[in-house]
Amino acid sequence: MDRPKIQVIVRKRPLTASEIKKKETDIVDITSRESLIVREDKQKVDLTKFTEGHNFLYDQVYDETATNQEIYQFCIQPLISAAFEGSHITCFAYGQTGSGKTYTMLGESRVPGLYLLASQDVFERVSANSHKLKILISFYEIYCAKIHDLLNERQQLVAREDANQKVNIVGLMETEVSTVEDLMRIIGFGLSNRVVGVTGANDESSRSHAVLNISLKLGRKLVGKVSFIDLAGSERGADTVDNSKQTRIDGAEINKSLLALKECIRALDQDKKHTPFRGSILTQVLKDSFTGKSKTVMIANISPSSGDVEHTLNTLRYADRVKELKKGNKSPRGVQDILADSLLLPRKPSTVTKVQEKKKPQTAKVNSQPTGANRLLATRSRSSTTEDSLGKYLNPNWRAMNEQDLQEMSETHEKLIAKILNEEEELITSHKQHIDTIVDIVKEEMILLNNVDKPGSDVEDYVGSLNRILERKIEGIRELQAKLNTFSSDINTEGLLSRRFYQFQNEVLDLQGTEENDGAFNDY
Ligand SMILES: Nc1ncnc2c1ncn2[C@@H]1O[C@H](COP(=O)(O)OP(=O)(O)OP(=O)(O)O)[C@@H](O)[C@H]1O
Repeated sequence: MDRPKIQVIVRKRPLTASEIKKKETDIVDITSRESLIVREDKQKVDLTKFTEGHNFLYDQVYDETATNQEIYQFCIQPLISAAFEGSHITCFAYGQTGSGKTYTMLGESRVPGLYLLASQDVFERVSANSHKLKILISFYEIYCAKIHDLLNERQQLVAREDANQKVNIVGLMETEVSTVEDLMRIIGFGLSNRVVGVTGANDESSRSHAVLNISLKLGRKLVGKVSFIDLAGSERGADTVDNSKQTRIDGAEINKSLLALKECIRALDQDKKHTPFRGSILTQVLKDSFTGKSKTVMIANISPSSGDVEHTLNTLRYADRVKELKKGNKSPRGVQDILADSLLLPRKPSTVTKVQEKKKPQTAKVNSQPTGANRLLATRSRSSTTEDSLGKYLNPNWRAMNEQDLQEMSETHEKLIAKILNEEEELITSHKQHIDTIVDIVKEEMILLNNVDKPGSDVEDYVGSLNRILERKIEGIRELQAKLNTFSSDINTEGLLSRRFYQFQNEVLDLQGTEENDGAFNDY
C-alpha cells in the first residue's frame, strides 16, 4: 500500500499518579480509530457551568492502552522499506512537556521505544541485504537555536548550505554501528548529554529538539535515512511568564521553530517547490526531510488531564493544520489561513463562544473565532515593513530574472515571516492585557451604576466618571487596533510577496527548463 507522504497520529497517555492524586480527570475520549473529543469545562458570564466538546479527526488516534509496538507497527514499520529504496523517513514527536514524547521515542525500562524498534528492523534488513550497506548514526540537539553534537561532548556546530543546496552540519560526528546494542548504547550516551531545564510545567522538561539520524550508506553514498525528532515542549510563550529570562527566550525560540516546522510540512504536503525551511535552525537542518523522496510521520502526544486542557487543545490544533491539507485541499493558502495558523486558531468558523477564564467569571465575553481576524483582514493600512528590498519585490515593474534574484527574494520573505511571528506574540500579549483592563473597567462600571442608583447620589460625579471610563476604553481599543493593523498589513504583504515569488519561480524555471531534484537519493 502506498502510504501518504504525511501521516498525523495522536497518542493519548494515561493519567499519571500525581494527576490522579490531584483529582484531575480524563477529559479526552477516543471516539473511533481516527477521532477524539476533548471535553472542556467552562463557565458562562452568569457563572453557569457547561462543557464544550471539541472534535478532531486524524489519520489514526491511539488511546492510553496502546503500546509503542502497536504504534511502531502502524506508522513506522511500513516506511522502513522505503528508506532502503532511497527515501528519507522522518518521525516527529510533538506535544507539551510531560505528554509522552520521550516515552514514545525512547521508551522506558522494559518498554522499547520507536528508536529501538526501528533499529531492530533496520539491522534485520541490512543483514538480509546482499549489498554491503553500512549503518551510521548521528545525534544532535538544537537548543536556543544552536546545534550541539550529542555524540561529541556537546560541541557547538553550524549548518551550511553547499553549492548543491544541501544543508550540512559541519563537523557532525557520524558513528558506524554494527549491532542494535551498539546503537542503543550510543543513543544512551547521547541522551546523557541532553539539556534539561526547569519550567513551571514539568521539573525535567526538555527544552531542546533532539534529532537522531540513522543513515544507510553504500560506501560514502547515502542510500536512505530514518530520522527521529523528539521536539521540545510545545507550550507557548505565555506559559513561561513566571520563569527566568533565559527560559522565556528558549520558549520564544521553540515556538518559532515549531511554527516554521508546520509551514515546511505544509509545503511538502502541497508539493510546493519552495519550502520555507530558513524559518528556523530546526527546519534548515531538516531540509532534506522536506525535499526529494520523503515520508513524514507526526505523532502528537497529548495528556488526558483536565489540568492540561489548554495545551492539549493547542497540540491538537497544531496537528490538525498538518492534516487538513493532507485531505486534498490544494488551493493556494489564503491570508485567512496564514492568520489562523499563526494564531493557532481553528480555520473554520465555529459557533462556540469562548468564555473568560474561571478566575474572572464576571467579565465580558471573548470571542475566540477569527471574526476579529476577518475584520482585521479588511483593514488595510500602510505596511509597517519599510525595508527597501520589500518595496523592490512588490514593485509591479520588478521581475526575477534568475535564481540569484529568487534566492534574495526568498530571504526577504523569510525575514518578513520572522517579523510576523514576533508581531503575533506581541498582539496576543496585548490582547490579553486589554481583556484584563476591560475586566477591571467593567467592575468599576458596575460599582458606578450601583452608586448612582442609591438615593442622594451625585449625577455629575457619575457623568464625569463614566466619561473617563469611556475614554480609557477607547484608548485601549485604539492601541490594540494599531497593533492589529500592522499585523494585518504585514500578512497581506506576505501573501502578495509569496504569490509573486511563485510566479517568478515558475518563470525562471521555465526559462532554464530545469527541475529541482535530490541527487543523493535518486542516483541510487
Ligand atoms: N503511553 C504511556 N503509557 C504509560 N505512561 C506514559 C505514557 N506516556 C507517557 N507516560 C508517562 O508520563 C510521564 C511523562 O512522559 P514523558 O517523559 O515521555 O513526557 P515528554 O513529553 O517526553 O516530556 P518532556 O518534554 O518534559 O521530556 C512519564 O512518567 C511517562 O512514564
